[in-house]
Amino acid sequence: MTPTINIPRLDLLHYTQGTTDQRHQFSKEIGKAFNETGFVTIANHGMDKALIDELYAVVEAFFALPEVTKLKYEIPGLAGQRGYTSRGKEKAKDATVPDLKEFWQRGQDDNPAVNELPRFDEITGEVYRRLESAGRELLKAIAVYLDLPEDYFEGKVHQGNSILRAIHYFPIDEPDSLPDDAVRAGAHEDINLITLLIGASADGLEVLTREGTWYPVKAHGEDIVVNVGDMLQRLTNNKLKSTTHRVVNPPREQMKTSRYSVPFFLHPKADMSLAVLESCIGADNPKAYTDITAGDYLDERLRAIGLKM
Ligand SMILES: O=C(O)CCC(=O)C(=O)O
Ligand SMILES: [Fe+2]
Repeated sequence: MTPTINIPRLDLLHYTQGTTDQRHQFSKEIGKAFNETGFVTIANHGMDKALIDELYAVVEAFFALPEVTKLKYEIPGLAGQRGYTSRGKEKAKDATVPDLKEFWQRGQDDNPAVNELPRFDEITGEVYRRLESAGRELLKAIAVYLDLPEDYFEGKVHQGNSILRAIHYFPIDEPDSLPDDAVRAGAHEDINLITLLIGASADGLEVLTREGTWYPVKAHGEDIVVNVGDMLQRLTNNKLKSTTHRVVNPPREQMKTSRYSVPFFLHPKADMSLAVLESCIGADNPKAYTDITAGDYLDERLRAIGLKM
């Protein structure tokens, strides 16, 4: 059976610089895809190949540092929201074992500079700003799809709690000694409004179809993958879908290779209300969630994934 899946490739320039018709079409297509599958791929997102190559170079160099050096940047009390998080710390909400990964996170401010790598801070900062700006444009297109004012999200996400995460899925040296259910990233949904992901061209990312099968996500060239998170699903009373996804381990002959990816989790400010939009409630779609702020919701979720006590 062919799975019901719609992951279109959209050109962001059609929204930011397009004609009225192109802008409308873009909104319609991203809305439809977010309603059906929760995933799109995006071309012309504002980062050229040179910047992405540089990003990978500094990210690889960081994870290649000795563990003792990296541990200097693992800062207690911040729930992994800044700096380094070592192996074995984060697990998917319903998983029993931690993911096979280590990662670095930077936010809007208060980011520790990596003294060993002079360009690390500059490059990750530049990528943060570019993805934030692409994300704000995407939210405008989504607001239009939802019949909200185009700038509905602007004040709520500007200077918000967004996080850029550089992930290293390390080589698996002894696959036979792993617990059965240990994977690079266990099945999960993202917490935030939308996620913009660089690096999905490497195999491994899969989405769960409505039929309950796993479907690999492939992005073309430097395209990024963008998906709906739980905050947007909640706000829209499930009209936009936060689809379960995971990163599987490589085939046996590639177990000893690393995989890198860099998701940008677009979060609003803590005081944004995630109360369901009135326009998304109807007789056939009763209000499915209680009212909560983005900040309280985030705290709840960070506890569930083991990053916050
Ligand atoms: O590494 C990837 O391709 C996806 C990572 C992911 O889903 C996440 O960090 O939430
Ligand atoms: Fe994810």
